[in-house]
Amino acid sequence: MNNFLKQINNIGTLTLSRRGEVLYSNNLAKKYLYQFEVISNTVLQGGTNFCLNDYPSEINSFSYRDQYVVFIHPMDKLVRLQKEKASLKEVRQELNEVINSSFDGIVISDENGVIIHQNPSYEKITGLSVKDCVGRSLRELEEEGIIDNSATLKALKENKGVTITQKINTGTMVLVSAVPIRNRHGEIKKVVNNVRDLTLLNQLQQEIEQLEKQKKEIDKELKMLKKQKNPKLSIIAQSKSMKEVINRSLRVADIDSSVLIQGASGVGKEKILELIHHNSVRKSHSLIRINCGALPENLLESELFGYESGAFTGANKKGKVGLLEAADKGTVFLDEIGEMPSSLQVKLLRVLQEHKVTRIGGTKETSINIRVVAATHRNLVKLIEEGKFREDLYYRLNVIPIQIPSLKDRREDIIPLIYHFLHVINQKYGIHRRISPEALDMFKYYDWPGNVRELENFVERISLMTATTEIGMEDVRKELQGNDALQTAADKTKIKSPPVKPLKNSLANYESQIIKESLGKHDSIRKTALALEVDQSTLVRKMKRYGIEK
Ligand SMILES: Nc1ncnc2c1ncn2[C@@H]1O[C@H](COP(=O)(O)OP(=O)(O)OP(=O)(O)O)[C@@H](O)[C@H]1O
Repeated sequence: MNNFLKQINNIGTLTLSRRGEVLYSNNLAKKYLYQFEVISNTVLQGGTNFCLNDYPSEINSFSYRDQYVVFIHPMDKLVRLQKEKASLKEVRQELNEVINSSFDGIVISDENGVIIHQNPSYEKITGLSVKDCVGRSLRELEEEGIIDNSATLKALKENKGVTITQKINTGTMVLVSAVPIRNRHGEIKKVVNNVRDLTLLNQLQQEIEQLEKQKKEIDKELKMLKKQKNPKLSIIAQSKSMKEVINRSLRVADIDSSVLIQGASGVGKEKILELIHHNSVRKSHSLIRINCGALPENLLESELFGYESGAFTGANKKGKVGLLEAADKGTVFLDEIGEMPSSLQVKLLRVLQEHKVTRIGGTKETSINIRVVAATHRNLVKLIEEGKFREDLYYRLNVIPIQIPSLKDRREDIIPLIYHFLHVINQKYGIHRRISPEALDMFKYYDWPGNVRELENFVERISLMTATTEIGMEDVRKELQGNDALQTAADKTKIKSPPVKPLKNSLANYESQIIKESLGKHDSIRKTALALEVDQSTLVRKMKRYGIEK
């Protein structure tokens, strides 16, 4: 028996006499001999556990002939191993949680390129489910065309980390970074792939570019508004064409050349004149306005050029300074220039060429320094052809032409203008009118032949005629009576019929319903995308938008 026991050397072994004396002990058991009494008492009392050096140990014994054969298993090692195993399990669980909650797709494969784990984000991004991938070799996935090339295989082949773009057969483009994990001998044991949706990245990139573009435009507008300085001058310009008009006006404000502003009545020609003057070096000097169509020829002449005392009957005895002279160092606005009588056109041309003015009845020339801005709603080229306007004067005035489009050709300005006028009117009359979205809609369809002035007057009238805070469709319709064209425009908005569901919403509801139904019929996003004949990424995006979960 002792010969047999001698062969056991990985656990403590000893034999005891029936009285408890040690007859034999191997090297491991000898370690415990100083605790011999504890051991023999435990054995004699038929116990199994005792404590050695504060570590629990286990005793197994059996009696053989007149001896006890005792095996001692120190449990310290066991406990340590159990503890290590438990903490390893915990670490592994935590690691899994981290991997599974990553926004990026993560795929782990072994040293042979066989996928052993993938996180849920990977399926969301690519549409490839755990069933499609885990346990399968990446070589197979490549051969079956599920992916066009594998970052893992490349990393294994090149024995280093790699980053590639990869196309999934669902149509999604991904960016994959494969990082090898090595053992202590430097051999690759696993490859961890980090997967990002390039379609989404591209989309984000585009969104960023779009935002940057918008920011630039806003900066430009801010700059422009800052330049406008005087809040009373605030010009509403949402449309591209009106923004161009304003930019052009600001650019030429400081140049002293003549400006000819053209556009239909009420488009805002005078607004642009004010913008130019108040942004020019002449802003601290006079801005003198003359309506060439409002006065008879003689009166207009004396207003423009002035007269000496006794120049004509009824004239002021002291004589009079003409507006051109009074505007020295400032700006002269010649409104309705197309209406200027021919004789005055010649006189004006001289003033513009020689920068000198002679009063009626006088002989003395006075030098003047003026900048001329002219405006007309008429077609001057046509007037020239008809012999009603001098060509040379036209070229003198038209050094910088500015054409303001009619309101119907820049409908994007209508709503911002309404808000602007509402604000001005609310302040002016101390009221708090606002306008309902449906009522706003009605304004968009009308052509506003009287342009901004007509819109401004309409908003003022309706604000004052409406008794409630909110101006609704009914109020607009009441005010429209008698205005057939505006009424027709209002009818276009179908204000009398029950509210029509917005097409956009209806389509979205329909689309979301189809996606839900299809997801119910297929067990993965990839298959649903295939069935719906859309890209995987498109489907995932739409699911996110409609808050649908698989
Ligand atoms: N872009 C705008 N932003 C704010 N208000 C505007 C704008 N355009 C025009 N208005 C307002 O509309 C009204 C008409 O504008 P304005 O007198 O400048 O037009 P006009 O083209 O000179 O007209 P007309 O040819 O009849 O002289 C004014 O009260 C003006 O303040």
